[in-house]
Amino acid sequence: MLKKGAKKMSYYHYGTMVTNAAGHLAIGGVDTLDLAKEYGTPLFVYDTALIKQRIQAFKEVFEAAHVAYKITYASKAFAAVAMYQLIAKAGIGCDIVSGGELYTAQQAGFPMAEVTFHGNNKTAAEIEQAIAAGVGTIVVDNFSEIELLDDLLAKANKTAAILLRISPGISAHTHEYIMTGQEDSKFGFDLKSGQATQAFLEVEKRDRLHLLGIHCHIGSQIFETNGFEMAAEALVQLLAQWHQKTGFDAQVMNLGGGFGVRYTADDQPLAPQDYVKDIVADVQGKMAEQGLKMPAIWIEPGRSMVAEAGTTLYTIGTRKDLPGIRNYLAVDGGMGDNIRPALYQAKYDTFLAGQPEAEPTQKVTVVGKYCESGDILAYDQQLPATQPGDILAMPTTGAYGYAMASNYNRNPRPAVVFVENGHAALVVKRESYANLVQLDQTLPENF
Ligand SMILES: Cc1ncc(COP(=O)(O)O)c(C=O)c1O
Ligand SMILES: N[C@@H](CCCC[NH3+])C(=O)O
Repeated sequence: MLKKGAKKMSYYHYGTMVTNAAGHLAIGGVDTLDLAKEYGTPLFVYDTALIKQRIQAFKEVFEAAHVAYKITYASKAFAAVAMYQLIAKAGIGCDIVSGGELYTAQQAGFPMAEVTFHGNNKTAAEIEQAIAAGVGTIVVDNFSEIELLDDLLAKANKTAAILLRISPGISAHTHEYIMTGQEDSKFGFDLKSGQATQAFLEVEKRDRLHLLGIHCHIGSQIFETNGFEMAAEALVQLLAQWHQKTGFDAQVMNLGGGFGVRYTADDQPLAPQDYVKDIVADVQGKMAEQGLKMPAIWIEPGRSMVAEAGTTLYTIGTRKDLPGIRNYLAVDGGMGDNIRPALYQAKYDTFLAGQPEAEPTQKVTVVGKYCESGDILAYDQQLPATQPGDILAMPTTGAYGYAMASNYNRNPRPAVVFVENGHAALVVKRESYANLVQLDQTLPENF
């Protein structure tokens, strides 16, 4: 049954999404039905104009506040050679969390000085790779890493600019799997127990570690600014203590990412730059109160940079109607290209790319093709009548979609296209069956 007053899909006005003259969803001036035909489905479509607009909006906030800053894209949200190149062209940095992300950024020709390296268990090989590449900043996460990094720097006869990741003991309002700032967390030096200050004193003793300042990331998909403000308060207090102890002035305060985005009509986040505006004003006030020098503010948005820019196109296949229970509508992708509903109970909306403005006439649950009952992409979708072969659009899939994709059931991972100004560019090819077996070895005879 259709909910009374159910919304037509025309409320989606992310970036350049429009209903074109043919009555189809177009993104970046390109008809999405043409994209589906040319590149196949499932297909990730990125509106690069929206990504550039987000970057510009973040920059303008800092410029208006007259604060030194650095924007680093958290590339775990979506990492690919073309993405690193787009980010480099926009003149901002990126953060990486693995040797694989670092390697991809290197392949993209990303300026290494603008890279920040995160992670709670960077391996010696990854740290050596980062030192050799000339990665700009390393965010040190724990005591073992202080030792390891110092040793590896001595071996390479180099120094490194570092930040200390602080776990401020703030529980942000978000899914517990994507909370990171609470006391009971695997990330960072705990503030409350004094580990953060202990780490500071440890680092200050070591000549090869050049401490720029502190980092904190309280979690992801956060809608309220008060969590960020509580974290800022904790960090400023900590810097005040360090200043008192040794006269240390931080050059950098990195406040992480986490700015929430709209997945469904029920989500009402602030514009991403408005979170930053509030946080910057708050830090300025608090630093002044303490009589401390204002550090540069760094942010690391991932989701807010790319989530709303990404839309997945699927082809509708089979259906199973259970009167009075549920109507299942299956598409040609699922948990292999979007694990978020299964992992975080994340909600999404869908609409027909061929008729985004059509009145809904049915309620269906959109499921994938994977061999799991939990492979449900979106519950209770209000859609017009559908036929096998219709293209279903699922917006806001640009962050942690392709990035978390898998080959489960030996389904190849989708292709990714960038669209802008009427042009489409294939930036990640669809995986082939041959790709799926390229690392496999035949069984030796003695087995
Ligand atoms: C250290 C760090 N910085 C930045 C981010 C990006 O977060 P988001 O994608 O929510 O902006 C994350 C992911 O949560 C993170 O762990
Ligand atoms: N992958 C998560 C966010 C975790 C971010 C990494 N710390 C998501 O899809 O929401």
